[in-house]
Amino acid sequence: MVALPIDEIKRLLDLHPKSPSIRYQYGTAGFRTLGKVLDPVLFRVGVLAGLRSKKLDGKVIGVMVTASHNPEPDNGVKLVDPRGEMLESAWEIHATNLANAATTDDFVAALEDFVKLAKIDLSKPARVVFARDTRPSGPALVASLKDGLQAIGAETRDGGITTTPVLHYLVRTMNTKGTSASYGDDSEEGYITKISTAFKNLVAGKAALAPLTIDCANGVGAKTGQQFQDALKDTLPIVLENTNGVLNENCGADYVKTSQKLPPSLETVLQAGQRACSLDGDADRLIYYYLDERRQFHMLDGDKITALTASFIVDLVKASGLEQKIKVGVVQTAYANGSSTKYLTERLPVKCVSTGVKHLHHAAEHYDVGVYFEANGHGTVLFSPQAEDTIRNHKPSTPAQSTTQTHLINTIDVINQTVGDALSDMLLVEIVLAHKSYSGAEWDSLYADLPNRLVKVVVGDRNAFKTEDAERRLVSPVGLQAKIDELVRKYEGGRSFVRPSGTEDVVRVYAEAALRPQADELAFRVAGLVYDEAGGDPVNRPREFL
Ligand SMILES: CC(=O)N[C@H]1[C@@H](OP(=O)(O)O)O[C@H](CO)[C@@H](O)[C@@H]1O
Ligand SMILES: [Mg+2]
Repeated sequence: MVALPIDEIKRLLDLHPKSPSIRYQYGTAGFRTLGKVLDPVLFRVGVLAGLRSKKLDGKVIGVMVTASHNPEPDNGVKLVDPRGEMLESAWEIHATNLANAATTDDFVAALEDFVKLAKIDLSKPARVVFARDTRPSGPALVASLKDGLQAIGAETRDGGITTTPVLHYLVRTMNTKGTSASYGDDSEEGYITKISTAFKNLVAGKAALAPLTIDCANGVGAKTGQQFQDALKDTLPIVLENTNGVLNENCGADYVKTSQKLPPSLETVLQAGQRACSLDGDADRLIYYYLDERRQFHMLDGDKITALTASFIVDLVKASGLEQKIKVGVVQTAYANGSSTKYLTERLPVKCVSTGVKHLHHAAEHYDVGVYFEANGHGTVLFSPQAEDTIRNHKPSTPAQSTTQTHLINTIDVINQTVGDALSDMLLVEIVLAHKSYSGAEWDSLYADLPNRLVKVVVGDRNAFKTEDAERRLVSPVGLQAKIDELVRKYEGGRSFVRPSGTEDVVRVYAEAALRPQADELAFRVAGLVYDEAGGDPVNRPREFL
């Protein structure tokens, strides 16, 4: 029996003491808080990543150090499982427990208990690949992570500064290297080459694409964006903006989606009629937009990306003669615009699941081809292994079928199936626009978004809010849902729901209605209800709440 290297763990752990007053939680997006308080967490995550790898027979586990769209002083860390998917949820609680062990002795005791409970064979190897985004707190946090990995004796690979989706790609390719399931070459260059080659194949012979402006949120997407720019050259002229200012400040996908505005820095850059897109801080979210002739801003969010890309894939499947064998389906959350749900439901199977990528990803795995995007622009397309085989081994009956079959195969390669990937998704969008000869306005006209508003309500205890029906209805506080229903009935095209956030200490209120003032009014009335119901102090009641 191999035992834990307790002395080495203790020696290194003592370099990363935990303050007794801070409680950490492994939530929807891993651990996420101010970068300056995360040092002890990174060490412990390093140990846990090593154990996760040992548990899975030495398969490579990923660790990404990022806080995505959060402000620059924040940071975070999340684990990536061997196929490039999020950490199995059953381990989240263990991550939380280890992160909160107060003293060195507590940590060692918690670790020993956990190794027993999870039946981890310590004689197995541990292999971990890690990467970070561009945050200033990143290097020190990675140093702490490395101490944790050293303590548990893991073999490591430093993926450097790169996007979250590249790290997920590295995990998957390292684990499938040399097998029939190989996902590509296990390097950043391999990632760029695989995706850009498929892109070039798909737009070959199409009219030249107009230049595309990318708002990089002053994040790591600027680096990977530059690599695509170099690889794609004239096939897609890319203009990179917001490449080295303050991370996520007045720019990026979250800014655009939340404020429903153009980043101010693009006001002088973007021409009327031109399309552009924004990435978030770690380049796993994508929001498109364009300015019309009157320089009015129009947003093309995750729902519009679903509508565009799902119908493209359906068309290719049909044109290849695979309609009977491959069913395409869509996964959304309650935040999907009601118009998008209507548009998609008329055409495809659509499932609604709880917020959070892992729910969407798992539901999408149930389709032959599952398309999922959160309204905020995080998403991808999954092809089941059987669907991929069917597509690759299909014997086309006509030259036209053969062409579309090749398009489908290239489409599989352009997509990063491990996780939502802003740059890969962006190239998929560009392919569809090229194939359909769509401008931003034509894409936008697939359906008209219902005006909507998202409001945060600060409450004493957000855990008092419990939901059902994929978070579309409240079961607690008792009676509140009935009051919301009564309000919603007064608004044409009205819909509203309330749920506790999984990443912030707030309750979120979403509302939509046929007209803008009504959507706003409904949102602020429901927010007022929630605030009062949760015992909010009348003195501090936000003035916009009705
Ligand atoms: C309304 C909204 O955009 N919610 C986001 C946000 O979750 P909340 O649980 O709503 O805080 O962060 C999640 C992680 O990034 C993302 O998956 C989700 O879509
Ligand atoms: Mg992100």
